[in-house]
Amino acid sequence: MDKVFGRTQGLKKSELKRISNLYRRRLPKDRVLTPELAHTLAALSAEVGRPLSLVLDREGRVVRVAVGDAKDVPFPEEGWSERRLSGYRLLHTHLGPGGLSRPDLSVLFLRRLDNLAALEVEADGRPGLLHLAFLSPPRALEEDWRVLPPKPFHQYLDLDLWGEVMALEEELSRQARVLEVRDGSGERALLVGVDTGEGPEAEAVLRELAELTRTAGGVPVRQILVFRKSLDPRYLVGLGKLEELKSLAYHENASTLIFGVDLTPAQAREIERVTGLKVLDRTQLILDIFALHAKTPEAQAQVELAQLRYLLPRLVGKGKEMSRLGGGIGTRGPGETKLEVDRRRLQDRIAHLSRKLQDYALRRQEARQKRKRRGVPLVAVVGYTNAGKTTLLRALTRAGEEGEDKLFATLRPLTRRGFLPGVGEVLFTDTVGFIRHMPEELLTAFRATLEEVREADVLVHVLDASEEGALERHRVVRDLLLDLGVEAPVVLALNKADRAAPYDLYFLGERLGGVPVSALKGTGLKELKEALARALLDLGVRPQAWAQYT
Ligand SMILES: Nc1nc2c(ncn2[C@@H]2O[C@H](COP(=O)(O)OP(=O)(O)OP(=O)(O)O)[C@@H](O)[C@H]2O)c(=O)[nH]1
Ligand SMILES: [Mg+2]
Repeated sequence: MDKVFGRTQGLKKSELKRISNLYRRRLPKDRVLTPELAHTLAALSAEVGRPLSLVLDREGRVVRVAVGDAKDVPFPEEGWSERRLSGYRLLHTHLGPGGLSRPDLSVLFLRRLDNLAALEVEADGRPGLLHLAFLSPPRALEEDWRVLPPKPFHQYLDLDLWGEVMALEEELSRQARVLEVRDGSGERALLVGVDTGEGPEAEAVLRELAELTRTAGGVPVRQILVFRKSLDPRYLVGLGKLEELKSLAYHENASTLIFGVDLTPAQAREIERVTGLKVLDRTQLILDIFALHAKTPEAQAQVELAQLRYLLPRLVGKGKEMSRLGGGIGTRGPGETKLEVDRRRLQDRIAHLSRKLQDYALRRQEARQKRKRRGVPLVAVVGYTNAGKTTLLRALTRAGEEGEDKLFATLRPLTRRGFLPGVGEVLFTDTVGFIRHMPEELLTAFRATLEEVREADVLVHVLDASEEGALERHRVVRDLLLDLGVEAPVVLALNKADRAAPYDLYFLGERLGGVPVSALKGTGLKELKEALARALLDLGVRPQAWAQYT
């Protein structure tokens, strides 16, 4: 006997058997209903005194039978897919008079059903009115669904279901093509921030999320801030909100939801299941960006390690399928890349990468020793991502790579020779950008890179003084440096002075001290060098003999 789902408790064995026999029914693929099925369904429903639900596929085969309403049906789990409609339709009974309810219609919408049908069962167990609904195309002004006028079921017997569904599919993909052409076909994403009382801070996180999304090559089509006193352990923002988000995604033709807070593995899975959208959180997004930008073998190994460590707990219950691997922007979504890698191989890979990174760390250490013996002071350039570190390093040493207006442009720290007045030769080293709520996985994996910061004699902290939130970014960097156990003196550079409002520069100078500079225009560099030289001399660095004359 095939399994009957839903509220089957208390039913007699013979009743269950007859309900289960519904699996043997088959409808013509272009018809909503046949008279025989209408009568059978109505009579059975009346007899057991409960509604019955059937899920049918495009071929008209019954794939699920359940006792209960639309919401009681467990739909076949499909991976995330490119298809616009799910290819399933739902046919169910309503005991007594009554049209499609709001919960019925949200099942139609959330499951992207081809069609939803409700057959009224009259008091004598005969089939009565038939209620039908289809999804409406996203750009339509009406609701998300189109409800047809209820009619006695036999009047709908020759409705061309197949034709309706194909026309809808066609319209859906046409609209999608139009949107793709219009914005250059980056992956369209809805960004979701959560405000549990943080206020402006939550807005800042959302703005930054948009920046990160663009850096990763996505198109942030909407930013939504959700206000909630407390977060839902299962759905984070609650089931109702997810329904809204799914509706919005549908209208905006977005395929991805990106959350500004980290999701637990279970939340990510649930949200993905309920919305059918690809789900990413902030950490994954940052990891994606790091993966895109990592150019050296060492940086690549570090990023891969971080990604694997983040993924591992998220694979629980996924069996051998690592469908979330490569679930990032621009790559394919879960359900499509079913890499058959088992956890054991994953563990091996992690061990291999860790060993490799240890080798790199060793080599770095040797290089540092060599430098120490020569006694050349090291100045590390640190700061929030996109603050202008690389540009400043370049200005201070007049060589090297161009700065890039993308977050995390630098993943490989560069070290370059430069000169400071009264000190002589020094080495400047560039570093990876900092960011608030730095993902733990990255902090660990990038330890090797940041070790150079710990070894530095002096730090230049580059702060973008031209953007809002400078104080906050300053604090984030300072706290992270404390976390890393960095003790070296810090010279603050208030960068992008050419663009900053004079009052902001003045205000930041008063609050934090620091030297206004423009790495781009080359102003303030002399003063910055003097401040660095002073800090080094205060530390007891011996000036090189000839340097006293520079
Ligand atoms: N107006 C202005 N723009 C600047 C200045 N310094 C840097 N920029 C711009 O800011 C952007 C980021 O510069 P980068 O030097 O790449 O910043 P970064 O801190 O190295 O960034 P990551 O390595 O990505 O963390 C680039 O578009 C630069 O041209 C400045 O003094 N004034
Ligand atoms: Mg850089």
